[in-house]
Amino acid sequence: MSDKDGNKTLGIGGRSGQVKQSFSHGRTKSVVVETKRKRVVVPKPGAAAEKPAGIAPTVAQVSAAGSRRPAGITDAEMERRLKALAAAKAREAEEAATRAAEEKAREEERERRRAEAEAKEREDREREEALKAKADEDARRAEEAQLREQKKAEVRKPAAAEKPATPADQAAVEAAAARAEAKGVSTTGPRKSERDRPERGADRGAPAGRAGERDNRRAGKLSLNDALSGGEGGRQRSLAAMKRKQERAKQKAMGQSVRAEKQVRDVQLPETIVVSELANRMAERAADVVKSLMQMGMMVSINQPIDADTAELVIEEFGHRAVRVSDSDVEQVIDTVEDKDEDRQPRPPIITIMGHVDHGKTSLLDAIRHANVVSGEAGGITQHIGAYQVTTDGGAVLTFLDTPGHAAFTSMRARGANVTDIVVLVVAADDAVMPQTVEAINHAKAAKVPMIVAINKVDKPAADPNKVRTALLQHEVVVEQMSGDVQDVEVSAKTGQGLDQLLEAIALQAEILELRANPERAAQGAVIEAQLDVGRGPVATVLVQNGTLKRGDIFVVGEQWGKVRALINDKGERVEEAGPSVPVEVLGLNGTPEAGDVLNVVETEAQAREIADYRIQAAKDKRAAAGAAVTLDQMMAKAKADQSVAELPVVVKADVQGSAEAIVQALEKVGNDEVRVRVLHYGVGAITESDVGLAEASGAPVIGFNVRANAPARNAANQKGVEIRYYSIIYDLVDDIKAAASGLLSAEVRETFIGYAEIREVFKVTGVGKVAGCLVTEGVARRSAGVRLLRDNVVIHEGTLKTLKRFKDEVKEVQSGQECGMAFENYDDIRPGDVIEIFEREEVERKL
Ligand SMILES: Nc1nc2c(ncn2[C@@H]2O[C@H](COP(=O)(O)OP(=O)(O)OP(=O)(O)O)[C@@H](O)[C@H]2O)c(=O)[nH]1
Repeated sequence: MSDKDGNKTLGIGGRSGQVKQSFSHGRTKSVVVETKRKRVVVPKPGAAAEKPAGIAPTVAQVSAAGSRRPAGITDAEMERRLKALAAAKAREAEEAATRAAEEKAREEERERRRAEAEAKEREDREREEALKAKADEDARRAEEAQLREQKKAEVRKPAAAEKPATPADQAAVEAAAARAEAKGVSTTGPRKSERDRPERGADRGAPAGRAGERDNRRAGKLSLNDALSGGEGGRQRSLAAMKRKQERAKQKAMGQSVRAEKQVRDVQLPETIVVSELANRMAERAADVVKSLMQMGMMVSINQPIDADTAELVIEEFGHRAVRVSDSDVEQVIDTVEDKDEDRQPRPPIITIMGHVDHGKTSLLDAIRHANVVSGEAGGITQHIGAYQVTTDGGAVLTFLDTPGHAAFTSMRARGANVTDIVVLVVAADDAVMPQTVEAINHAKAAKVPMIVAINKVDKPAADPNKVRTALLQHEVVVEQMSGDVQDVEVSAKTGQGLDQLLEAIALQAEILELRANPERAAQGAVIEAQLDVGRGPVATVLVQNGTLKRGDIFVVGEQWGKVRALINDKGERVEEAGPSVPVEVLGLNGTPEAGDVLNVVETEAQAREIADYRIQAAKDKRAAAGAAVTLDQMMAKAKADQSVAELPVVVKADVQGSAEAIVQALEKVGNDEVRVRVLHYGVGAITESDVGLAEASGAPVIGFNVRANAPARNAANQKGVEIRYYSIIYDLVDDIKAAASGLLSAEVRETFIGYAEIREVFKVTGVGKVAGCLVTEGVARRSAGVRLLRDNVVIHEGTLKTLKRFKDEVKEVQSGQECGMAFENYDDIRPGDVIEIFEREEVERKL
């Protein structure tokens, strides 16, 4: 075969001709038409579709070809062939149109179903939203009922799922058609899990055999997924997805209602709370809370505070639990998070030395720290609580609290015991177990603090340590020497004997206790002493219990707050920070706190101020509540008590809080049922004009303990005649106040019986009234004495005599056995046979 002339296409060897074709713009083209001789051309119905359109012969071409028909074919035969060809073409076109129409119908059906599905989904979503929006209980119940309905519907799946079955079936049919058309297109494994499929079959509840249907569905789905890329397959998937979505929505709706029950929150409720904060704590929407309040008839905005009672109703309505907080919420900013075990590091033990007065506490501590404190104390009694750190020869750091020995410091000591890890009980070997020794034992036991007994003054000839050990047994303190578990050490503060053993015993005890604290957190400490220092302002001695207190820290301590201006350690040195178990003087307070107050570092000044303000208010409320007579009964009882008890009011000012408290406690003990000392006010610092003013208003003296009045106060006191007394020893102060209070005691009236007289006759005397003619039967009748008139041994009158006459003379007294005339002052109901009791009264001074 050749291609020499270029104009002719390749021939097949049969007859061929050329047809000239005309196109627009004058273009022409010659087409070679071939006819095959021996082949009957009966085009197959799909042939046209398989051939490119440009190559398919047109009718004209075919006609043209007919004019040069192959030899041996008649016209009729040719026409028949052409007709058959045309018919085949027409049939083909018709089929194509039918297919297109079917396809269109299917597309519409798909559209319709998609719209239906979307509508249903939307409906579900709206229903879900509607359910969510219902906040009240009834609505929730309705929602639950609906959910129950839905659940039931689930159970009755066949009926409920008829609708979704139709599209699925249709999908299968379409899938089959598509497979027929697009045969050979790959199929992949099932996309749905095996678990899902039976469910879907069940859903449809189709009457046909399930297995066959499943196959259909799988086949349809698979081919659709791959061949039509998101057509039928997309729908199929979206149906499943929709189902899952519905399922999720149902679960969500159920979950929501269940959550309301499950996630019941404990809502911390202070006295007042802002609506938005309340919503926060309940984890509810603020708008819902406002709505709920509106339903209660309260028009509030989210920024308004509501009282605790209302808030509690709201909390209950939302199904949560209200937890009323006794302390104000503001306190919650204080970091109370438990430390992790790995953060906690060993800390020195805090040791309190306790014992009876003069058993040698200060001397012992002094011996330990090689300093001399005893000689500097007023009256030889430890007046202030001090805290010191010592390092033993072995390198162990120990923190000692020195508690005062005076009985008046009992409460302080109790507080001391609370911060204490170990108590060293000092008992003088030459003395016995004394009341304060017992007290110390009880405090230590109550605080569950281990004790070490230091038997002191063993250098003294009269020392008998075993006596002490035996005496301690009575108080359930069994020392090691008596086969107990309480360590005991014989020491002498004077000679230093046994001190090392004592320190060893303390270190051992500390080791057993495994004391640890986290130095990395915000500091927390206890005030062991506070005072108003001239020049430095309020100063608090704080024992850091946890964390590290640093310069610049903002803190709140009791009712006071401040920012650490300076930290001074027990050696008087300025330090930058103080870690756990370190006692340190803190400067920078805005007022003097009280011993025992807890110091907490907070983040901001505002927080500190807020907490302090709250505490001041709370304390005021407490005082007011305590002072207020609530019921009439209480009021009457109070009035009665006020009438019957004489009060000695005093104003106390002291140099340190501990002393002030001690004095107040001591003074409160002075008095009895009839008289008592009333401390109008006590405080720390110099006596000021306002103290004098207060004292004047109540007629009270001002007592200064180790403090003096400033000049204006002195002037004011002089002008107003207010007495100011200064003391430096508590004993003296208490004794003086006792004496003064004794002066208030009403003198005791003692009654002495002196005689009896019997009325024999009653006369009427002009100008005098009724006069009784009597016989003194016992003792003596005295004019000045008191008399009682007894009728049948019942007192019917008590008074004095107007006249006592013997014969006609007025006499001072009449002896027993003699007759006399008596007339009562302002009383004349006297009869013969009445008895007159004669008595004298004597007033006796009393003492407290
Ligand atoms: N001989 C002897 N005397 C001692 C010893 N320890 C203390 N004293 C004396 O006992 C007296 C009281 O000692 P303090 O240390 O003041 O006793 P305290 O228990 O601290 O007393 P208060 O501070 O009042 O509670 C002082 O005169 C000491 O010299 C000791 O071991 N031996």
